[in-house]
Amino acid sequence: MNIARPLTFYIPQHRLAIRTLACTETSSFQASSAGNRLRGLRQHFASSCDKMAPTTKQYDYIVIGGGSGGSGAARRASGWYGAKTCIIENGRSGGCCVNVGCVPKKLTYNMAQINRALRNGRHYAYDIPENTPFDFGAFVEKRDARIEALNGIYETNWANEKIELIHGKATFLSPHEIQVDMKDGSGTVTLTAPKVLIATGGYPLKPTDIKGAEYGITSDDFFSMKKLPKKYVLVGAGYIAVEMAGMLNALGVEVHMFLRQSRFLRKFDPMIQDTMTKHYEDAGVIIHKNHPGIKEVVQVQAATSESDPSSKQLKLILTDGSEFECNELLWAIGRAPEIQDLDVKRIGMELGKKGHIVVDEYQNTSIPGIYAIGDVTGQAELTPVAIAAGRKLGDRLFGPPELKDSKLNYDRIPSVVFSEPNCGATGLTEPEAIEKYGKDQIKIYHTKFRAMFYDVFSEPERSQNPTEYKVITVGKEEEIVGMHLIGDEVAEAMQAWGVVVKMGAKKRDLDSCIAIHPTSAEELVTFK
Ligand SMILES: Cc1cc2nc3c(=O)[nH]c(=O)nc-3n(C[C@H](O)[C@H](O)[C@H](O)COP(=O)(O)OP(=O)(O)OC[C@H]3O[C@@H](n4cnc5c(N)ncnc54)[C@H](O)[C@@H]3O)c2cc1C
Ligand SMILES: NC(=O)C1=CN([C@@H]2O[C@H](COP(=O)(O)OP(=O)(O)OC[C@H]3O[C@@H](n4cnc5c(N)ncnc54)[C@H](OP(=O)(O)O)[C@@H]3O)[C@@H](O)[C@H]2O)C=CC1
Ligand SMILES: N[C@@H](CCC(=O)N[C@@H](CSSC[C@H](NC(=O)CC[C@H](N)C(=O)O)C(=O)NCC(=O)O)C(=O)NCC(=O)O)C(=O)O
Repeated sequence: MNIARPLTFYIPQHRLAIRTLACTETSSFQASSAGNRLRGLRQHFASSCDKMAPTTKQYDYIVIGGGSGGSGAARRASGWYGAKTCIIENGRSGGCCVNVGCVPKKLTYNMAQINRALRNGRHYAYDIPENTPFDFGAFVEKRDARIEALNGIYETNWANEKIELIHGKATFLSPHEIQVDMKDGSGTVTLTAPKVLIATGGYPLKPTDIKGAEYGITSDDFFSMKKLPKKYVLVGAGYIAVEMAGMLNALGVEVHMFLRQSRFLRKFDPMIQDTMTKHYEDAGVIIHKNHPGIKEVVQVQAATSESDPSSKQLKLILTDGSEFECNELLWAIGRAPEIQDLDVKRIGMELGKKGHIVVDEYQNTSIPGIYAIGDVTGQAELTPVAIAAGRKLGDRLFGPPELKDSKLNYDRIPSVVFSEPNCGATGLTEPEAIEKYGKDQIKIYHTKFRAMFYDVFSEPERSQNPTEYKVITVGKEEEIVGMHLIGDEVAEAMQAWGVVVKMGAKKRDLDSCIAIHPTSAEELVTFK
């Protein structure tokens, strides 16, 4: 007979209630008389101690967080070097990028682009109805199915590379002892390893000083929307606000951006700030510049369901006393490091002023044997950065001797904004270059033109879709220290330009390459 139910033993001296797993051996229970029964019970208890979920498991490498960084790091350590590795993941495998970041964003961007192309078709004499109908809810279902598949792909990848996935919430008991509160409610397990990596990412901020701020949403909630609302307010001025505003606008939503200043993307070059803000206004996004701010958010009517904000009614009381009504309010005001559950204070870990985990150039934290990568360090909050940092760390910790000094070089990291149109950058902005080298040492190459695609457009769209490039060079050799691009398909082109700038190309290298005509990118090798 199998004892199918779990048995619980209480061991006073350990103050532990240890759940034993279902045991299959029953002989130690049945065969003995009373005296033997006790022996049998002791034997059974001893043997079941071996079989119960071990309260402490040991690894070479514990990775906290199964997002881009944690996955990249664990796969390098285990898949390449055979380190006994586990990933502790409290949410869905793949982390922010797969579940509420890059993947759902890019798929939604692609859908919005199709709608934009349909609208543009009439300039190329397509007889396409003004508002071609689409089923946003059906699209969301397809998108969510892909994400679910990705969750599985990640877990399959990890299993194939002998990485143990432990679903639960990790907390430090001591520098190399992690307690996991198991997601299946089966209690806790304790893991130990000489090397522990923190890759717990970040979370989107909501204001704490605005009454009713909780009635607004963040990018994490954005993707649960299955029905487009009529009127959408976005507060914030970075990547997320600009990407989401562009997508919603392309999908026919009335979009309002509340900016604290007069431009968005203010961490980018002034050219991108100026041209993109103007382009968004020309494309119909209503930008409230130097906005007085929101004093209170009143929920006039709750949404009938989380996925349908079209029924939601919010009234925004602004600091100047005026009021503004909308269906949805998205806070896109930045992200903070996800360290709450880790209890890193218990182990005395050094944190930056915004709570990011402080690391050196080798991703070492202030505690020996504990490392951190990705958004939780705030170094450069991008998926490929998290992955690359994790891979380099794996090379250094578990790779061959020649890789013992591996570390990620954070200079000249390219990135793009999936805006309308795209914009992308690598290296220094013009103000940064002037600050670093002095105005007299730098040379700016700039061009702004209408891409041929728009030549057959009628006004005003014909002149509203700028393509604009800026290349910043320094010194006599004219090394390229910054490249800033605006235009359709810049997101795809930027990878190659990122390599060009990363390898230290000079202006003469651009001039030496024959142009590809007719393309927009040819303007980068034919600067006057
Ligand atoms: C809307 C949006 C769009 C984006 N678009 C892009 C883009 O186009 N390109 C790009 O490069 N980047 C993009 N990013 C940024 C990118 O998603 C992040 O830089 C990247 O996911 C960071 O990876 P990470 O491994 O540091 O953290 P994450 O991917 O966030 O992974 C951290 C994981 O740790 C888990 N975790 C946290 N605490 C614990 C704990 N105590 N115990 C167990 N598990 C825990 C979390 O559940 C999570 O799964 C976007 C971000 C957002 C929000
Ligand atoms: N395509 C990509 O690669 C993407 C990357 N990401 C990553 O995720 C990170 C987070 O993105 P995001 O959330 O947009 O954050 P960002 O930090 O990029 O931008 C947030 C902006 O909102 C404004 N802001 C800050 N606080 C407030 C406030 N209280 N009220 C109003 N506005 C405020 C600030 O601009 P200002 O000072 O001008 O007001 C700030 O720059 C990005 O930095 C990027 O690394 C995210 C999406 C896409
Ligand atoms: N990058 C191409 C392919 C798309 C792609 O890379 N999709 C990923 C999800 S993107 S979001 C997930 C993200 N993947 C990547 O960023 C892959 C980038 C490049 N292939 C690399 O290996 O570095 C990540 O977190 N990686 C951590 C890890 O792989 O351990 C995927 O399908 N992955 C399934 C698989 O890899 O089999 C594109 O954008 O079209």
